[in-house]
Amino acid sequence: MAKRIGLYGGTFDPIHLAHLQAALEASEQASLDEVRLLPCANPPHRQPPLASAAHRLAMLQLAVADEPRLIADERELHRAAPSYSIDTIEAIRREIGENTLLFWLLGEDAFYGLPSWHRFDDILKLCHLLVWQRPQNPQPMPDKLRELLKQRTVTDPTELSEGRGKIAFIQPTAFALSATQIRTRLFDGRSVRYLLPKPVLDYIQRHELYRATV
Ligand SMILES: Nc1ncnc2c1ncn2[C@@H]1O[C@H](COP(=O)(O)OP(=O)(O)OP(=O)(O)O)[C@@H](O)[C@H]1O
Ligand SMILES: O=C(O)c1ccc[n+]([C@@H]2O[C@H](COP(=O)([O-])O)[C@@H](O)[C@H]2O)c1
Repeated sequence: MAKRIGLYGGTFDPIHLAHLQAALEASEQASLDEVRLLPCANPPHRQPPLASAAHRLAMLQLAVADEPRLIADERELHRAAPSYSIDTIEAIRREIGENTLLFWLLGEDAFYGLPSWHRFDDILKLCHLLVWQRPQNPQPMPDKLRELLKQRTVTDPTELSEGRGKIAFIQPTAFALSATQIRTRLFDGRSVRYLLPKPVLDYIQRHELYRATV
């Protein structure tokens, strides 16, 4: 049977429990062998992250250290250019060959922005998409995606055993939680103890990240 790899890109500033649980449940719901989490260096679509690439990677590595199904992949941090996902997916496809199944994982908020991604059509020629609802996503679905979903949606991602360009929706446990919320709480001196893995929180405190500068 072909190997099945999930790719999960994010700013991860910082990585939190909703990211990790979604990755794990995606791996269960789509029978993935592994999920590679890819922190981006220069997000093409938003303000630069607050924490450095080195800190975000270190936090991610701590977060996945005892979970063999989740792997930190630092490749985007070594590219100076904008972190276009297509560049990452092409590079990984070159490494793994044609037979391994690739799934790009993303929450609904990120999915709604997909039509504006760099070479978005090419992404669908290289991998399938696994999308999940994100609590409190206020945006409407773009028309272009409605059309795409009509042609490409499959209900059960485990039935995808070949090909590319299909889109499946999965239902990981919902957490109304964001990295923005965590950064804000930290700036305000409030607790985030149960929103992050403990080693990540210890790292944030040790390195005095996300503190208000006076
Ligand atoms: N609470 C959540 N539940 C489900 N998916 C999430 C959640 N938070 C983030 N994601 C997904 O994780 C991916 C990376 O998100 P990102 O690193 O921007 O996290 P974030 O918490 O949204 O951060 P920020 O608040 O800085 O925008 C996206 O696909 C996003 O949809
Ligand atoms: O390739 C693009 O044009 C592109 C545009 C927007 C977002 N992305 C990727 O989508 C992932 C989730 O982004 P974000 O903002 O939710 O952290 C992250 O890996 C980004 O690099 C990629």
